[in-house]
Amino acid sequence: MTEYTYDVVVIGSGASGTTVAFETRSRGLSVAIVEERSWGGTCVLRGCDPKKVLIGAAEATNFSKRLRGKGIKQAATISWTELMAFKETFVEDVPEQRLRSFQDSGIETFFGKAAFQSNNTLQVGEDILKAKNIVLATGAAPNKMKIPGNEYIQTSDDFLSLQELPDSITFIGGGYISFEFASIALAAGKEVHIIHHNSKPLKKFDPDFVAALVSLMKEEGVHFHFDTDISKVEKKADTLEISGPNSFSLRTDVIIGATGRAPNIAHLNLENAQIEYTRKGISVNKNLQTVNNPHIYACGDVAASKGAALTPVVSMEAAIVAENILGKQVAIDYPAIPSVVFTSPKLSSIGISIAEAQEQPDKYEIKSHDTTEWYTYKRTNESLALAKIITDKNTQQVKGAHFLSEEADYMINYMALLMKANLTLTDLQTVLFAYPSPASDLTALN
Ligand SMILES: Cc1cc2nc3c(=O)[nH]c(=O)nc-3n(C[C@H](O)[C@H](O)[C@H](O)COP(=O)(O)OP(=O)(O)OC[C@H]3O[C@@H](n4cnc5c(N)ncnc54)[C@H](O)[C@@H]3O)c2cc1C
Ligand SMILES: NC(=O)c1ccc[n+]([C@@H]2O[C@H](COP(=O)([O-])OP(=O)(O)OC[C@H]3O[C@@H](n4cnc5c(N)ncnc54)[C@H](O)[C@@H]3O)[C@@H](O)[C@H]2O)c1
Repeated sequence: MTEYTYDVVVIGSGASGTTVAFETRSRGLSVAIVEERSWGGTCVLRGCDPKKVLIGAAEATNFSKRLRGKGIKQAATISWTELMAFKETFVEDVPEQRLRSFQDSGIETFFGKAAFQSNNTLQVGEDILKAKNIVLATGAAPNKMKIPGNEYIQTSDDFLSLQELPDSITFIGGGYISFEFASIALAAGKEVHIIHHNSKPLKKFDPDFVAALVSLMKEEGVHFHFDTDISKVEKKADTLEISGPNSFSLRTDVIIGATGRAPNIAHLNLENAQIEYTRKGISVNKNLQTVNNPHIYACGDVAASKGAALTPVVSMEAAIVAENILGKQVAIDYPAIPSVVFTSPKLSSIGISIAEAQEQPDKYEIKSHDTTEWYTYKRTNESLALAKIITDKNTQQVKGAHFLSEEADYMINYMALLMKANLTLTDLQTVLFAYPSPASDLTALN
């Protein structure tokens, strides 16, 4: 066994761990990072980035379909093999590049599973790492359903590596992953099912917009099975049979489970460092320190913090952890968090919900706009383009916004800027936006 000593040891090389490691190293501390899978973590290897490449092809296909007979003769079709090869160009070099950039910055790297021996000592294989500060940035992994036949249920990691897209694919869970991946498979012309255990999918988004999205996806061919539990999966010849109560039965080629993700805390031997946790993750205070050990921090998907499991949020948490390790006492203060479901059309939200605004009619005004007939959306022949903006009745400042359209990702980011700067939609009257563009519609949302 070899023993090493550092100012900081980070466990996990995803968006959060990488941020802490680079930030503390660039300010002069001795830093080591430990990773048990490929260097780079979820977002760049198994999440946002590869997914968005597939979404790009779905967008191109859908746009050409919408313009069929309007100047486009034939809609584009997806070649899954070519698309996966293109996606791979974004992923294949990441681990090597990330490892090299750690080493070039003087961050020492350990490959293996880290586990606590005591509150300042970790074991990684044959190595013992002692540290003044330890950062848990171990992320989360897909929940596994506890039903017979769960070995036939694959994960989002598997979907993003499918060498062939089967004719029929079923997603379990009505969250981000099922909706986004269903959109991709639908654009590729496949039979798509989403099974959800209640009648409220995408529950963090505006229910009216979710209902509108579901209707549209249904019209386009997605089979939704709401209020449907499943009790087993069986292999029948070359298909899989999913069954559940009330004679529910469905035959499909591939099943992807997307029923949420659980923090990666097993095998860390947290009890050896008296680190408290719940099923939501490592318990942390506002400075992202663990409860019994101020020098042990947790950030990102593994932390039971108030921040959503989204890349910009985990990176912000990591920056706070780095500042605190460097001697500041910074509490995390989350701004309004924009979020997008990359379906077609996209669904986005920021700030307070419509329900919250409706509970305080004296304080908030809700402006609902059906923008489908606006030039921006007629030109792209979108059948659905909706917006709801919540403003403070006193200040006119934007406090929440919700969009459903192909431009919903851009619109929500404009709202994030407005909200950060405490601007009103009227303030924008004096800004010149290039025309015609979605941004030049902003003032009309007033
Ligand atoms: C399919 C998918 C799509 C997504 N799309 C988006 C999106 O569009 N936009 C968005 O904002 N967010 C998206 N997310 C969420 C986003 O990817 C995560 O919130 C973010 O990547 C979490 O980063 P992290 O650093 O906390 O954890 P991770 O990136 O998961 O990194 C944790 C690392 O720790 C390692 N590890 C775990 N345990 C140990 C151990 N004991 N020893 C050593 N190493 C260990 C793991 O191998 C892993 O590499 C998506 C997620 C998924 C799954
Ligand atoms: N665009 C994005 O930003 C993006 C995309 C993908 C993932 N993510 C992140 O990754 C996380 C994980 O994504 P996800 O889609 O797995 O989780 P999710 O939390 O978005 O959705 C999981 C859904 O599965 C349902 N569910 C739970 N148990 C079930 C069961 N037994 N049967 C049927 N349905 C069940 C839940 O009610 C929930 O609606 C997200 O919460 C998000 O933080 C973000």
